This record gives sequence, structure tokens and C-alpha cells, in this order.
Amino acid sequence: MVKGLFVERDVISDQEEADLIHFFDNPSPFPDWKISQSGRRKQDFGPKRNFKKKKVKPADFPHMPKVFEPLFCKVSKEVSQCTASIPYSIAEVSVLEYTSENMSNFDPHIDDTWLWGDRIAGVNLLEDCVMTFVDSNGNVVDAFLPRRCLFLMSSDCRSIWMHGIRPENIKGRRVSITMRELSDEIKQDLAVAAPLLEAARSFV
Ligand SMILES: O=C(O)CCC(=O)C(=O)O
Ligand SMILES: [Fe+2]
Repeated sequence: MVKGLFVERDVISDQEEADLIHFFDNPSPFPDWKISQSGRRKQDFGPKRNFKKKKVKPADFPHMPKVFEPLFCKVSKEVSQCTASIPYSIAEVSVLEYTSENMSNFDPHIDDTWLWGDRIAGVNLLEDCVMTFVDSNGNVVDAFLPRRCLFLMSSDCRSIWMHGIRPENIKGRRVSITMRELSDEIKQDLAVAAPLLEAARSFV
């Protein structure tokens, strides 16, 4: 199937899911939902980056919301356990909202590899979903993501397969939380990496 894809059920409890959704719908002092592409809305937490210029630095308000603290703990532990106990330090979080009403979707893509590391972790909230993986030979694999699961894309799943979400696989309202680590290239540049990781560990 897709090497490097892990799905773990019920990593998030009903209460944690409710707390996270409540926060995203009332994020003050963090910014509210923003309209994004393909019928999605988004909220981003993490560094300021310019992918074209390959520049990255902490955001002006670099903290992470307090509601992420237990989530980071759990996700870091699970991801590390799946990948030879290599520590997983979350540097960035992107939250996406998909609705059937807006026919939200995500075209197949590979996440940036200059800034983000081998492991991309996701949490699936409010609805079950199907993520579609496509490789360059035209192979297509649909992966079922149950509500409140944690999924991890690493190795081939991260770098060879593209991932996307078809509009017909969105029922009602789905919210995803994607958590990314820094790439090895960025991690090696301590002057750049240290302030970013420090910021991602400061919860307010
Ligand atoms: O919604 C998801 O779970 C995936 C989001 C995604 O692929 C991305 O933000 O790069
Ligand atoms: Fe992605």
C-alpha cells in the first residue's frame, strides 16, 4: 500500500475535540478563520516563511495556543513511537476547515520539503474523511481517516506519493490539524532553528 502512512484511531477524546473546535471558532487573541483556496478556511500557527526566497523566522506573535499543549504532547509521543523513537518537535500547525456546502477539497500535492521534515502528522476532527494518495505511475490509493484519528505521513508517503482530498469525500464540516517538524537542513542551522522551536514551545 502506501509505505510510511500510519493511522491511529481515537487518539483525540470527545472532550479534546470539543475544546479544539471551540478554540478555533473563538481563537482570540489569535486571528480568526481566513478564506483559503478550494473552498477551505484556515488558521496558521508558526513561523513566517517565504518559500520563494527560502527565508523563515518567528512570527510577530510567535506563541502557540494553550489548547495545543496536551495535543502536542500526545502527537509527539505517538509519532516518535512510529518512527524509531526519533523525537518529534512540532514547529508549525496549520488548521483547515472543509465543508460539503463549500465543496472544499485539496488537490494532490507534496508538502514543501525545504522547510518541513520527513514526518507530517494530522488529526481529523468532526467527520470521517478519505484521503487520496496518487503516485507518478498513476496509482491511486484511498485511505480512510476516522474522526478523531491521528495520521502520519512519512518516508514514501511523504516524499513519493501526493496526497489530496476530493470534494465528494467531505461530509458536513471537517477540521484537520496538520503538525509539521523542521527539515534536517533547517534544523542544522541552529541560529534559524532554535528561535523557531523555542517559539513553538511557548503556549499562551
Ligand atoms: O486536510 C488535511 O488533512 C491535509 C492538509 C494538507 O495536506 C496540507 O495542509 O498540506
Ligand atoms: Fe499536504
